[in-house]
Amino acid sequence: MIRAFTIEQVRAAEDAVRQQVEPGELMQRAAYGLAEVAKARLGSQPADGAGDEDDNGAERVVVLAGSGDNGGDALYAAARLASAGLNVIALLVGSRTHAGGLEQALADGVVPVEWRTGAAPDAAVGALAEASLVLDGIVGIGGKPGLPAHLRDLPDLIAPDAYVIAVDLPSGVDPSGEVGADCLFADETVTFSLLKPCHLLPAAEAACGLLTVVDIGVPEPDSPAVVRYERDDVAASWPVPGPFDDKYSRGVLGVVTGSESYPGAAVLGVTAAVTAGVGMVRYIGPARATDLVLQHVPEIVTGPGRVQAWLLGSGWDGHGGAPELVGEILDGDLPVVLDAGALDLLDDPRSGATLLTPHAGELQRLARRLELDDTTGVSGARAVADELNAHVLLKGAVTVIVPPSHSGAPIVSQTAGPAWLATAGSGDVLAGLIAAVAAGGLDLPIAAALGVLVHGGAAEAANPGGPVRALDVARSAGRVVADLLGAARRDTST
Ligand SMILES: NC(=O)C1=CN([C@@H]2O[C@H](COP(=O)(O)OP(=O)(O)OC[C@H]3O[C@@H](n4cnc5c(N)ncnc54)[C@H](OP(=O)(O)O)[C@@H]3O)[C@@H](O)[C@H]2O)[C@@H](O)CC1
Ligand SMILES: Nc1ncnc2c1ncn2[C@@H]1O[C@H](COP(=O)(O)OP(=O)(O)O)[C@@H](O)[C@H]1O
Repeated sequence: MIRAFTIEQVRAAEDAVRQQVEPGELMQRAAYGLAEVAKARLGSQPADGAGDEDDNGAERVVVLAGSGDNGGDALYAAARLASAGLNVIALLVGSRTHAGGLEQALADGVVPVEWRTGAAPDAAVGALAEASLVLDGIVGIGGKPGLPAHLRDLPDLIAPDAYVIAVDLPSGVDPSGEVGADCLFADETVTFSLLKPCHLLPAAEAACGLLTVVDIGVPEPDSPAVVRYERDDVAASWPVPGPFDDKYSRGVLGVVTGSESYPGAAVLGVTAAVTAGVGMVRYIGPARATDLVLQHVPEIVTGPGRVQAWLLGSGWDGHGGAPELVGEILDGDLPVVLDAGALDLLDDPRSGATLLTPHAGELQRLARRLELDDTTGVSGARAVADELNAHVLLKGAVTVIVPPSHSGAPIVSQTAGPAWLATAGSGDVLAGLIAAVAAGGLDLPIAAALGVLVHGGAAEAANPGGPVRALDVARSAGRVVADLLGAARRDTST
């Protein structure tokens, strides 16, 4: 599992270590790691001979140094790169400059150019246009979202083929990762020991590029703010039957999805649930949907009965066709996944565990219906989660699962899988996968995280590197689960 921590946690953890080491030691460790990564990337870039080397053949590095310690990291790294024979120019873009870093950089042959306000001086324009590598040390965790006014055009001045490395985080992103802002996109972000929320959350993750963690000796605090489950985490939690299990003990999922207009959504969710390995599915829906589901998935039983979890809403056209049953389900204590049409059902918290699975548009509609101020992104999902005391899974290229604040639980952030998943019906498949695992006894938020992981893996497995249809994603889920469980068995037997 990957963990990220709040800026307050990071500062406290770094302070604790700083008291035990020489002054400036942590910054030196950060700069050393940064310079090593930069050298490795320069070494792996093919020299195209087109103006990114100076007359002596040394590659050009441009370091952007802001006012704070982030600029200090970048300047000490610049000094190391200059000592290694590279041609390094430091653009001093903050109102102040880290004194020790600048002194070291100048001593080692870095060429400074001041650009503290206004338009870029010619020397800066020329250096950026000829750069092979740019180190972005404008601002780190001390930064406010957005680039300062004089640097708004900076991204356009950087040579298109230059490799941009962000120091700690891309300048301009919100360190908490919750709001999108004008920022400098990086090819790679080099961070130090601890990940910050912006490295994992959707408003900022795309700006980070490849994420590299340099260990500067700061241990992880106890309670992460954001976590990401990895493939290795699936086997530890996925419900696996044993010799004494039967279909009931494995978990029965009740499904109220589909409608006369949209029967296909029911087929997709139920197929995913059965393929992912539920003990049994009880399906309840209108005649057309029931017939279609039975044709595609003869394993199901129809009609109500005892279940361990419910899935409601995919493919509803305004109502579930079983209003009394739906009312009983919501009043009950069983875990419920509310997808698509069922997102409109709740005005108040229910007593059982609840997961809502909106995409961005549905979240906005839902939050407006609940008369919440915040209607988008992680903070919008959080507002709904707090209002309904539920978990909110916000779908996108990065999917987040946001708990209610009072739980103190971390936000889960998962990369959803290939962009080919943006196809009609793939959300229905995801809801089926999650509900199946919840029926198997897993806590809803963990079921949701593993469901997203398997969903993305199934899209990749269904047609590696190419387009997928939702039904094939559903049909691939079982194979992906087998692979993940098998990999874990192989790991423990070697
Ligand atoms: N802590 C540790 O032990 C270690 C920390 N390390 C490093 O320190 C970094 C944190 O350094 P930090 O605290 O000095 O903050 P930092 O991000 O450099 O910003 C400071 C100044 O920037 C300015 N500014 C604000 N917003 C801005 C914007 N949008 N755009 C432009 N400028 C903006 C504002 O100053 P102003 O210009 O307004 O006077 C503000 O005061 C951390 O990310 C890591 O790299 C490593 O060495 C490892 C050990
Ligand atoms: N660009 C993308 N990259 C990866 N996954 C995506 C992308 N866009 C959407 N998805 C995923 O595709 C699914 C779409 O769900 P949804 O919008 O509910 O579709 P539907 O309602 O048609 O089933 C979600 O799991 C979402 O995370």
